[in-house]
Amino acid sequence: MLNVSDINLSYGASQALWGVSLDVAPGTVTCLMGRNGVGKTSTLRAIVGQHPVSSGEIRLDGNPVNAMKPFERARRGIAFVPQGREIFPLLTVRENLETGYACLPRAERHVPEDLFELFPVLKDMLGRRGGDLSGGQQQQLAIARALVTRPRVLLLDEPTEGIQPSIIQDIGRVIELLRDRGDMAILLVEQYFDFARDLADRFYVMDRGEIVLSGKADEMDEDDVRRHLTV
Ligand SMILES: Nc1ncnc2c1ncn2[C@@H]1O[C@H](COP(=O)(O)OP(=O)(O)OP(=O)(O)O)[C@@H](O)[C@H]1O
Repeated sequence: MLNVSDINLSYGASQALWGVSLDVAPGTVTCLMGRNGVGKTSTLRAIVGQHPVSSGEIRLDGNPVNAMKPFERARRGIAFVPQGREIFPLLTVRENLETGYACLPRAERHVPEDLFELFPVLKDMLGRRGGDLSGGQQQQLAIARALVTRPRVLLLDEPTEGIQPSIIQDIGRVIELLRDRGDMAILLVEQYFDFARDLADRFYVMDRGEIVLSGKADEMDEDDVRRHLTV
């Protein structure tokens, strides 16, 4: 569904991605792992269009999206849950969810029925300000906001960062449920190895802007992967 092919990306004179290629299929979780600063977030930025690639191609269902602006990619079904959540602290939970409407046609501007089955905690908090939620609740809100756009590709940037263990479990369950529906392709950037291993169908490991290891999760050599995650 999502194919990234040989992309290079630079910040000014500093090249951050070197020939990165990866594929994310529907009904699967693909984990992108690696230490701080190796280029995981830059890869996601390239996919959503927040930063241009200098070469290479990004395709959704076989169609190139390189020339599309971020909102056009969102309209085509690519949703992004950014690192640090980036919810709007002064808007209510309901208003935060409604920001996801921007890329939807008018007839589809409503919160999907099943959203509160995935995130029951948010239902009781619709009138609360985003900034008053705990970190874990904010992370759930950030994922829910992405789901409001009814994505076909969901990109998550370190959703476990700074989150308490019970909510990490809840988030893991939601990712599994979304995967098991079969029609969504999920790309999960993680440094928390155990979380990634439990969810991943495929994995890619980055180092210094390149993919250095990839494969099916059930064939992964844990020690090899861990070696690329420890400092
Ligand atoms: N806006 C920017 N301007 C200049 N350099 C940047 C910018 N964003 C990232 N970089 C650099 O690009 C490289 C890759 O960063 P990136 O954020 O993609 O890594 P990461 O693997 O996501 O790390 P982290 O786990 O810390 O988020 C790093 O050397 C970083 O310093």
